[in-house]
Amino acid sequence: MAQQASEEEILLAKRIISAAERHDIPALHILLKEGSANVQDPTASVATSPLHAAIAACGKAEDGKEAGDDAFKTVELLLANGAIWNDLNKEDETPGCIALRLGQKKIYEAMVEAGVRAELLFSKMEALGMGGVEAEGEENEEADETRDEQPAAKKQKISEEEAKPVEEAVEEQVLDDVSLDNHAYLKSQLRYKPGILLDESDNAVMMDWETQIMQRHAETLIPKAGLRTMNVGHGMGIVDTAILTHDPSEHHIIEAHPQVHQRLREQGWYDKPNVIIHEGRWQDILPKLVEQGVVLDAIYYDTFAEDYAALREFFSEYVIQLLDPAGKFGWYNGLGADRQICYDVYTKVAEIDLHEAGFDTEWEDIAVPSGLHGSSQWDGTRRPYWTIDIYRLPVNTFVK
Ligand SMILES: C[S@@+](CC[C@H](N)C(=O)[O-])C[C@H]1O[C@@H](n2cnc3c(N)ncnc32)[C@H](O)[C@@H]1O
Repeated sequence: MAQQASEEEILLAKRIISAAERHDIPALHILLKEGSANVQDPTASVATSPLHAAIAACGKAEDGKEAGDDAFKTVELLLANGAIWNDLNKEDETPGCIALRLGQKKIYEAMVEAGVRAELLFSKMEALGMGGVEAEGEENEEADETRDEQPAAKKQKISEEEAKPVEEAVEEQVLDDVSLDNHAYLKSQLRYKPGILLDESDNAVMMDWETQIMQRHAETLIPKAGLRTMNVGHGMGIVDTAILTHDPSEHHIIEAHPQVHQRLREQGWYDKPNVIIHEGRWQDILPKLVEQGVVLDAIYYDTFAEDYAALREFFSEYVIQLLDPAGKFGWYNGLGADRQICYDVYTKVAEIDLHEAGFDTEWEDIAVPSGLHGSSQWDGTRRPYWTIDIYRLPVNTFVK
C-alpha cells in the first residue's frame, strides 16, 4: 500500500481484514478482486495482515478440536491470492507462528506447504535470472515477497538479490554483520572462548552444546572403520574429533579461515595420521578434488555465513561427483532454527532439492539440551541461532 493511503484504501483494507477474520469466503472473493491479500490497516493499533487475522480468529484448539472448514478455506483463499507466508506482524509472528501457538495443526501444515511452494518457486526464478524482476501475477508476487522474513540462524539465508547491497557494503567496509557475506566473514577476526567460537560481529559460529549432535552425525555417516571421509568446516573441531574415533582410512578437512588454520596447527591436526587438510574455500578446493578423481564414503558439511543456495550447490554439484555410490552425506541442519515454521519449511525444501539431485533422505529427531533457549550460554552473542526443541538430523544416500 502507498505510504499515504487514501480513505478509500483504508476502508478496503479494513473490509478485507474483517472478512478474513470472520472467515467470510464469499465476501473475500469479491473484495480480493479490488484489493490485495496483503493489505495492512495503517490505523490499527496492531498491524496485522488478512492471513494473521484469519488465523488468530481461530482461537486456541481446545482438546485437539481445530478450527472448521471455513477457517481453512479462508487461509487457502488468501494464499492462492498471493498472501505472504512469512510476513511478520508487530509481535514478530508469521501467520504460521500464530497457527502453531494456537495448536491449529492443519492450518500450520498449510502454512508450511505454502512456504515450501514459495521458496521452491523463488529459487527457480533466481536460477532463471528472474529474481530481481518485478513479478507479475499472484504466484510471482508471493515468490517475490518470500524474502520478507529470513531465517536468522547460524547459517544466514540471503538471496542473490539481497546479497547485492551486502556486496556493496563489503566493498565499502561498512558491513555491520560479517555473517551476511562469506568473504567478509573469512576476513573477520574470530575469538575462540571456552565452549564457543565467535566471529567479529559476535555471532556464535559454533558452540559446544552441539557436541552430541556432531557425534551422532559422525556415527550415522561412518558405520565402520577404514572408510574415506571428508568434513567441510572445522570450527571447534568437534565433528572432526568424532569422525576420527571411527578410524577412517583417510579424513579430509576443508577449512577457509586463516585463524582456524592456525588453531588446527596449534592442536596438531596437520600431524595426525590419515588427516589431510585443505586450506581454502570448498568452492575452490572441491573442483580440484573432483579432477583428481577423489572418491569418499562419507561427506559432512557445516560451514558458516553461507546461505541455502550454497548448500544446494554443494550437494548437487560436488557430493554427487565425490561420493561413492554406497556412501553417505550429512549436513548441519540449522537453517531457520530460530523459528519453527522456517525450520520446517527449509527442512522440506532441502529434502525436495536433495531428491532432485538423486538422494534419499532419512531424518532422525534429536532433542536439543533442555534449558538452552534463554540460557546464559547466549550471553555476549549477537542473537541465539537456535530456539526450537528438536534438531532434525539428515542422512542422505543415493536413490536406489
Ligand atoms: C559452524 S563451524 C563448523 C563447526 C564444526 N562442525 C565443529 O564440529 O566444530 C563452520 C566452519 O566453516 C568454515 N567455513 C566457512 N565458510 C567456508 C567455506 N566457504 N569453505 C570452507 N570452510 C568454510 C568456518 O571458518 C568455520 O570454521
